[in-house]
Amino acid sequence: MTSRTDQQRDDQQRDQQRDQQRDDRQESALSTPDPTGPGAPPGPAAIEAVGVTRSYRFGDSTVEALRGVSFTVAEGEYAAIVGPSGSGKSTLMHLLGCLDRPTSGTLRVGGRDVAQLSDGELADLRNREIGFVFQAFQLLPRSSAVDNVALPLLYRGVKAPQRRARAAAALEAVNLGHRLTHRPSQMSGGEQQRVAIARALVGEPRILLADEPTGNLDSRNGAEVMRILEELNSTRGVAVVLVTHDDEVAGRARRQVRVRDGLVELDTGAGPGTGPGVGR
Ligand SMILES: Nc1ncnc2c1ncn2[C@@H]1O[C@H](COP(=O)(O)OP(=O)(O)OP(=O)(O)O)[C@@H](O)[C@H]1O
Repeated sequence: MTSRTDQQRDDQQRDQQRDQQRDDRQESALSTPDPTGPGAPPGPAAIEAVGVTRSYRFGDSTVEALRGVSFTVAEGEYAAIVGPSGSGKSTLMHLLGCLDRPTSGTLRVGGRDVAQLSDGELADLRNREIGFVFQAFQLLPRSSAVDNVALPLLYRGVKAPQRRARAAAALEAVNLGHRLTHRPSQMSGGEQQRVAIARALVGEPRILLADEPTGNLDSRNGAEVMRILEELNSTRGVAVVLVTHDDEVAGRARRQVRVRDGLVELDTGAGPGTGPGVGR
């Protein structure tokens, strides 16, 4: 028979265990999520950064833009990266997008360790897996919308008629089917950003990285761009990671990652399910 003291001791132990589990859950929500624990990402890792650093030589000194960041982008998730100016957000995005390589640490994209790849292989991997949207659109000014969007397919060796057809379909998907032959200067900022999104999507990447996608847009155009990114995530399962200074844009994302002084200061984790989660 269990004595009253034994019972009290067991109860106390259970309470301590529960407290510990709750603390562990809170800690994991504030750091890189444990892929096997609560708050696990919705799918396998599309990008995995482990202890990544990036330093820049600047004259005689070295700037440590990232000082050991571990961060996983899961298939189909929707995350916002926030943080003060100069904290390392763009540097992180450029690494995640294979536009740059880490100084140290491990970065895997689609399961491949980027350190093992030649520049050409890295470019191929980027072209296949990742679409990138920049704040300043970065379209070719003399080319039409459809030619801008078709460009990534040229690098993949897709034949001209198919390039055009797929580019036109991508422009339709961002509601620009009526602007195929317009050049960037003949379009609004919001339309140009939608062309840039179509260009990022035409190769059907698994991940879309967007660095301040609404930064150059007024609120109406910014809202339209956000609606399109959210729809691409929820209907096509494209993982979206964006950098933003806009609290409203960040607040719509299910996962928030705050960067400060080259470190991830807070990561709410991907959580179950996909897509933008709050504020809808
Ligand atoms: N090419 C470079 N050469 C030297 N230093 C750089 C270079 N690029 C970035 N840095 C430095 O690295 C740090 C992080 O820069 P980064 O552009 O990643 O910040 P950020 O958070 O994106 O800033 P912002 O919100 O202003 O765009 C800053 O101190 C910046 O000055």
